[in-house]
Amino acid sequence: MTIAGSDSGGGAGIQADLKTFQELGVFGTSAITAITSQNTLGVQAVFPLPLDTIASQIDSVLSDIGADAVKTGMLFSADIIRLVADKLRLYGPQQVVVDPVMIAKGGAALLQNEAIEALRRELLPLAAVVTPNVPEASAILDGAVIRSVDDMIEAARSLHRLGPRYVFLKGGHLEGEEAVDVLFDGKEARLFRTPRIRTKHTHGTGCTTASAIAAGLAKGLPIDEAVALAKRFITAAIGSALEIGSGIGPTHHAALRLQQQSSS
Ligand SMILES: Nc1ncnc2c1ncn2[C@@H]1O[C@H](COP(=O)(O)OP(=O)(O)O)[C@@H](O)[C@H]1O
Ligand SMILES: Cc1ncc(COP(=O)(O)O)c(N)n1
Repeated sequence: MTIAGSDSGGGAGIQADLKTFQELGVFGTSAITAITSQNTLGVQAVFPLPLDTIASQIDSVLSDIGADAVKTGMLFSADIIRLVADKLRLYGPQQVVVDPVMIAKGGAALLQNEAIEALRRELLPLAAVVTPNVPEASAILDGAVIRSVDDMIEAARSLHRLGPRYVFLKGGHLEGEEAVDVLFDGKEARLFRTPRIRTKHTHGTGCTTASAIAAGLAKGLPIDEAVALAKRFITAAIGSALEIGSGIGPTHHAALRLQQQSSS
């Protein structure tokens, strides 16, 4: 299940999550927290949904269908975060992947500033995995400076103290020949490295990565295998990113499957 915002442009949010679930062979369900009018040029408008509308969708799905994993994305306000945390406590899904979405690639705010405290206190302790990018990790840690892989490991250690079982800190925003991510389990940091792909078309990379991790966990994979799968999935998707629109294009969610089909 994904609890997230709708991206009309189809590259991020609920749309990216459901495409990723489908590609990885798990059945996707959703609760929409906000509707965004969005394209490759940016976010034109954000319409948060009323709390009872969000609650009702979550109740419908979790009271009947259940979920082997729940992924949260854009939650927008402290009130929505509190509601989602209450529902997660009520239904108690085993695998909760929290993608602490804050700012769209074009700079639009997808989480209100005052909501960061609710994210820290209410949601992170419920997370099996939290998946911040570098600016999100820095914001959660009150402006911690993260400029290197060593800084990322230190930040992952601090984030782990806020309660998630695992921290997956993504390094796409750092410079360098490689895109390096850190998985921290409370004791050891494991690095996931791939060559950096030269493209500006990375709209939806965070949503897609977190959903791929959730799909892996839903299938019963251990965390390091779920993360390795997600890294393969997002690397293929970025490598075949789509030049649609005139701004930052989306990644190609079918890329890994198409590569596997053509090599078999
Ligand atoms: N140019 C790139 N080439 C290869 N991998 C990338 C690139 N940019 C991001 N990634 C990978 O995509 C995933 C999402 O990364 P990141 O950009 O850090 O997060 P977000 O999309 O949340 O801003 C991570 O696994 C990261 O390493
Ligand atoms: C509805 C919605 N949710 C999340 C993102 C972040 O996208 P990204 O994965 O590129 O950080 C977005 N642009 N829109």
